[in-house]
Amino acid sequence: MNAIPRPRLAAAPKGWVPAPLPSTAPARLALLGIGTVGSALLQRLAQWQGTALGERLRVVHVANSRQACSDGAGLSPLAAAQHLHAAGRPAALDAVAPALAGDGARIVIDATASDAVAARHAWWLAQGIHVVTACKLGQGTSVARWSEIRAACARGGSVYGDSATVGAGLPLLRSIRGLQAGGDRIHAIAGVLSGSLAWLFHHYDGLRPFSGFVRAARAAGYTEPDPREDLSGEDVRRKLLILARSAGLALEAGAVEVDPLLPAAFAALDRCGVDAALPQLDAPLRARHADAWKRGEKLCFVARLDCRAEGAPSARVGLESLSPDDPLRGGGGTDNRVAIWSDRYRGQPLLIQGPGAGAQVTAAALLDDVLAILRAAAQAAGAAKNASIGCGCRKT
Ligand SMILES: NC(=O)C1=CN([C@@H]2O[C@H](COP(=O)(O)OP(=O)(O)OC[C@H]3O[C@@H](n4cnc5c(N)ncnc54)[C@H](O)[C@@H]3O)[C@@H](O)[C@H]2O)C=CC1
Ligand SMILES: N[C@@H](CC=O)C(=O)O
Repeated sequence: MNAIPRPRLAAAPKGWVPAPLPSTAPARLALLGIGTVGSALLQRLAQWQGTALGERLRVVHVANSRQACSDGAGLSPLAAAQHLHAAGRPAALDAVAPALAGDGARIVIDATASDAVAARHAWWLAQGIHVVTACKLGQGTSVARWSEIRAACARGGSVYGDSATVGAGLPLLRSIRGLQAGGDRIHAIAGVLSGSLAWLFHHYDGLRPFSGFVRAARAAGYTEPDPREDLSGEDVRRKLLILARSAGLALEAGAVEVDPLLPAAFAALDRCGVDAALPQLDAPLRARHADAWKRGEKLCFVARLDCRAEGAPSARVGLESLSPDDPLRGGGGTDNRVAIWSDRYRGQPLLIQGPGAGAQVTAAALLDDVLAILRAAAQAAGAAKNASIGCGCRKT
């Protein structure tokens, strides 16, 4: 099967003017990870150069797993990767906070899949450094780490931007939080939460080998750096945990029942071994596809959280065969499709659908979170100024 070419970022339309932001000192950004998502983010930033948005954002540090480079005056987004390869020094997470020192909001953007980076989120937040992340290992692993992040935000007065962690920026977390802010309880959530698995099951025809589709999804940048994270259901487990926790449930990872697509033996393989072993998936998936097809059904990898019964909520993740009238079936490409039931959406759920993976949407979601932090900082500064003016009036 041919690999899908990675889409290039289209040029901004002629005459395009970004929405204005209130005036503050430029934010200082440290970008960790310049792979699929990080590179798209740098491209998007490069498009903004010379605009009001670009003026407000200064990339002062970039790093991959091996090298890092910093410049307090700002690195050119397009030249940053080249600069890293030519003049980078060994990457060290201890160097990130000092590199951000200066005026303006300090923001770490995590575009890695690194547990070591996720383990630092709380520390940065507690120092007043905002964290914007595409990586789910901060909020989607243990309850202890999730709680630590929340406590660190409160301690540091900082913001955790997590829009990119579920649905690659689709309005999922925002909708759940919005419903709760409006007094609703979340009753259940069900949906296709993996962009790569959605893409796989939208394209898999039961004729060509499933393993070839997995390689194509990896080449397109939809899978995790290690596609086992997707095929094992772990990535979807993390997303379901993030959704559940945003709905106020301190669900432990072990409370989610996961039915993986991968045999357990894959866990012991190295990256090359994984690729060679992928054809082991072909026969079982051909059989499951044929079985579903006979009944007019479609295979989808679904996550379900249900809080409606008495007692502990039930949470599970796995491959399901969906009938034609199932609300979770539908969409195309990398589409995620998620149904949310709450006090106001009891019978018919709120349905949210759209691309759930891909470099451009994920990078855009990260930068949306960055800009939201800037707007909040500017509003806070404005409110403080008004308060001091008001105070002065009372004194005179
Ligand atoms: N690819 C996608 O469609 C989406 C990805 N994400 C998340 O975005 C993150 C990045 O994904 P990709 O860009 O696809 O992965 P990638 O493998 O293309 O890039 C990862 C980058 O992180 C760097 N890295 C690893 N450890 C590091 C460390 N300690 N310090 C600095 N850099 C480090 C690597 O060198 C590489 O540059 C993952 O957490 C993924 O779950 C989220 C939504 C969608
Ligand atoms: N590998 C993930 C990427 C986005 O989170 C997925 O397939 O959804």
